Order: sequence, then C-alpha cells, then structure tokens
Amino acid sequence: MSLHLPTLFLLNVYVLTLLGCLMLHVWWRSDGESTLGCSAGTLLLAGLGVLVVGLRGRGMDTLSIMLGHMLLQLASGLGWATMRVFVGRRLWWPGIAGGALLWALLCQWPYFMSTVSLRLTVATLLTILYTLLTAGELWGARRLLEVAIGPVLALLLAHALFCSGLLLLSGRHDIDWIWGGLDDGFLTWRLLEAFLFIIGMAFATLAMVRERAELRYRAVAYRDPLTDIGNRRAFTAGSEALLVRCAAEGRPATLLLCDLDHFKRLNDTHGHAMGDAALIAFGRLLALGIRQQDICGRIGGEEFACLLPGADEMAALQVAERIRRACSELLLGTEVRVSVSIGIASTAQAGYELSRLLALGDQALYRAKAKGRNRVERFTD
Ligand SMILES: Nc1nc2c(ncn2[C@@H]2O[C@H](COP(=O)(O)OP(=O)(O)OP(=O)(O)O)[C@@H](O)[C@H]2O)c(=O)[nH]1
Repeated sequence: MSLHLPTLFLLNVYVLTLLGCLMLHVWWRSDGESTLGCSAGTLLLAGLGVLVVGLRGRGMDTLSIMLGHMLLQLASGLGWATMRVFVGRRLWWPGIAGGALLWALLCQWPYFMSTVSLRLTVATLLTILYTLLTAGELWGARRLLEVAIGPVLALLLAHALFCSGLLLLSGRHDIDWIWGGLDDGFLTWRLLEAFLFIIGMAFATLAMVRERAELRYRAVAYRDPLTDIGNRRAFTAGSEALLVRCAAEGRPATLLLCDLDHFKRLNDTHGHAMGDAALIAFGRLLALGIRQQDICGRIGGEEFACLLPGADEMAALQVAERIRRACSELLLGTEVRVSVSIGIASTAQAGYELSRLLALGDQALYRAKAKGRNRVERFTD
C-alpha cells in the first residue's frame, strides 16, 4: 500500500482542526465540562502542529522543527491534562508545557537540530512518556470512576507500544529507512497511527464524558433530594428486581411500610423546617438500620418503605420493632417527639408482585394507625 505523505499531512490538519472545532462546540454546549475543553485544545494544537511540521523542506526547516514539535508536545501534554481533569485532578501547567519547553531548549543545540535520529528519539520518548502518564491517570482513578475505561486504556497502551517499536527500529536501521522513501516510509505510518490515535482518543473521551453525565442524571433522578435516600422510582425499580430474584431462588421477602405519626401536627406545631429535619433523621435511621442487600426509599411525603429479601415475617417484625424504638430517639435535644407506625406484608401472603405487597402493607399500616399509632402490625386476612 502506498500513501502520499503531503496528502496525509493535509488530511491530518483538516480532520484534526474540524474535530477540534466540533469538540469546542460540544464543550460550549456542555456548560463548560473542562474535559471537553482540554480535548478540543489537544485536537486544535495537534492540527496546528502537524501543519507546521509539514512545512519542513519548504525553506522553513528551523521553524518547522522547533515550533511544529513544540506544538505537538503541547498537544500531548494537554491530552494528558484531559484525563487529569476527567478524573478530578487539577491542571498542572509545568507538566503540560514541560515537553514543549524541553524541545525548545534542545533546539538551541546545533547538534540536535542537525541530527534527525536524535530528534526522532527525543520526540518519540516524550510521546511515550505523555501516553503512559495519561494511562496512569485513568488507572490510578479506576476504582472511583464509574465509567468504562478499558477502551481508552487499550488505545493508550497500543499507542505507547507502537512508539516503542518505532524507537527500537530506529536503533537498528539506517535513519533514512525510517524517514526515507516518504511514500512508503515509516514516517507515513507514524503520522497515520498518530492521526488515528488522536481521533480515537477524542471519541473515547466524548463517550466517557457522556456516560458519566448519564450516570449522574440517573443518580439524581433516583434520589430523594431531602433525605438523600432512594425515591419512589428507585425503590420500585430496585424492589421489582429483588423480588424477581427472590422468586427465582424460592426465598421469602418482606415489606415494611413506615409512616411518621401526626406529621401534619408536627409541621404545624414546630414548623416545616423541623418536619424536614425529622424526615432527614428518619431516612438516615432507615438507611443505617438495614442490611446492604435490603432496599429502602422515601415513597411519599412522610411515607417510607423497606424491602428485606430473605427475611420472613418474624425476622421482619424484629427489624420493624428496632426501627420503631429507634425512631423515638430521633431529634433528641429538641422538644419534638417522633413516632412511626409500620405495616408488614410478606411474599408468603402477597406473592412476588410489588403492587400487591404494597397494597397488603398499606392495610397493615392502616391497622397500626387505627390501633393508636407508634406500633407495628402485620397483614392478616
Ligand atoms: N416538612 C415536610 N412536611 C411534609 C413533606 N411532605 C409531606 N409533608 C407533610 O406531611 C403531612 C402528612 O399529613 P397526613 O397525611 O395528614 O398524615 P399525619 O398528619 O402524619 O397523620 P397520620 O399519618 O394519620 O398519623 C402533610 O401535612 C404534608 O404537608 C416534606 O417534605 N416536608
């Protein structure tokens, strides 16, 4: 296969600039997501760098070698910064500009300017260094990131391996073989690989940013903003999935339906803010009082629900009593007394359908309220 080098240079400049402008636009529309801003900068700097490097041999060799490679190193530094920002770290300008500054310094040395092999080695080493630093940022934060980082890591490692291979070959072969023949030479493949790598990184970055935004929106949509526990949507989705699993495994599951007592009176007497404080405290009590495999949520104003997989009625009764007793100790130190009524319904009576469990739990709760509140009642036919 033969690739025409000047065409490849032009294609590089055109596509990188176009992609950079598109990324700028996405950044602008995203309310300033810094990762996208850094990625746009990387693409635009890379496009400009390739353009200046492409001027070599047109009477502007010094400018091309010095400025072109400085721009390319700055693009590599900004590529690293893109992932730093993505994982929540701050921009570190000495690191970003370090490669470009080192290149500018080396260009003051006449031997460096006149020795292609040395320049090729330094440029490739810097590229490998920035690529590994970029991969290191993602790897270091892998436990905190909820998004898939495998494709980007694979892309970065492939790029580092390709550049290392190039470095090894340049040590074994005549440099003219690396740079020479231009139509079929190694430079053509180097340029093509770098081009594909930058495009791949831009799309992978965009995908990671989008995936994280979606996860954040979903988390917000599934959380009750006041108590910071799951809302009705989260409880319903989680419980339905749990019930399917319990049904398949033939295990019981029991629902606790909790309703704070005389909540309207509490609001009217002590104010809405104190009512909110009671809701927050009760939400925390539930979240801390259940096992990791249980689910709880605020499913209405002052109504909460818990689903306990694997728990039969008697086990659930103990949990409910514990919650009821702990509730009386909420907001100690204030004049407010909080109590809760709890209705219990289990899959032994209701089957594994959530709506039926909720309906039976509601009947049990109604009985607890009717019998004077601050008590736990089980559903009975
Ligand atoms: N502070 C506060 N109050 C809320 C919130 N959501 C609902 N409420 C109030 O909760 C009260 C519920 O009142 P009711 O449904 O009459 O029930 P109750 O007064 O608790 O009476 P019982 O359930 O029969 O013991 C209403 O006054 C709602 O305004 C909230 O987010 N914050």
